[in-house]
Amino acid sequence: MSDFAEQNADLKALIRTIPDFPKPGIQFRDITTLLLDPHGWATAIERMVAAVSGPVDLIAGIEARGFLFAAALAAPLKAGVLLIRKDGKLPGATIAEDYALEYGTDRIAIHADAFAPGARVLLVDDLIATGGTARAAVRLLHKAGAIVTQAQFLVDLPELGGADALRSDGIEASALIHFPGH
Ligand SMILES: O=P(O)(O)OC[C@H]1O[C@H](OP(=O)(O)OP(=O)(O)O)[C@H](O)[C@@H]1O
Ligand SMILES: Nc1ncnc2[nH]cnc12
Repeated sequence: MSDFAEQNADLKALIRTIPDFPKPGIQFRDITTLLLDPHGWATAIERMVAAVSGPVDLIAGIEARGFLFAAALAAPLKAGVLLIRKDGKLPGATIAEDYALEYGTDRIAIHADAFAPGARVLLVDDLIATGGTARAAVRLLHKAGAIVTQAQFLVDLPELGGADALRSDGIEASALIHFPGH
């Protein structure tokens, strides 16, 4: 475990693990217990804000839990909130991106007119596992002309390789908390 991760042992202790959800063999890292803790939630957001490098115009959060982080980070960073939604939810014209799930595929979308090319976008989500969702979000943001240099997560499951894959895509990926195994 890195020194950085050890610094966040207080937050890690607020995350509950539910075995065999949503299917046998998955250790579900449940952040709802951290969200319920006023000091823990405020501390998590403060530490994520402190880890942001450089100015950003928009914080992009991935539906659904990522929305909480995008909204909370945007206010202190004086940035806007960009909702990356599951396909079919946005009312205006959209740009979409497909990505692979364990079984089948899914699609995420943003409004085509959400930002002008060259906008500096920070990607956030509650958790990165395989990285399939976050990498698709980066592809989508790039397709729309965004500059994406950094992605932040509360939780990383490092053995699933998602954060390393994002780094290989040229994104500076970081998380406050690491859970070995998955
Ligand atoms: O790195 P990956 O393997 O792609 O997995 C990570 C994604 O999985 C979870 O979302 P989920 O799809 O469960 O949606 P939810 O937030 O709506 O529950 C999590 O919030 C990430 O978005
Ligand atoms: N193990 C896990 N716990 C919580 N959310 C997840 N999303 C993907 N894998 C997860």
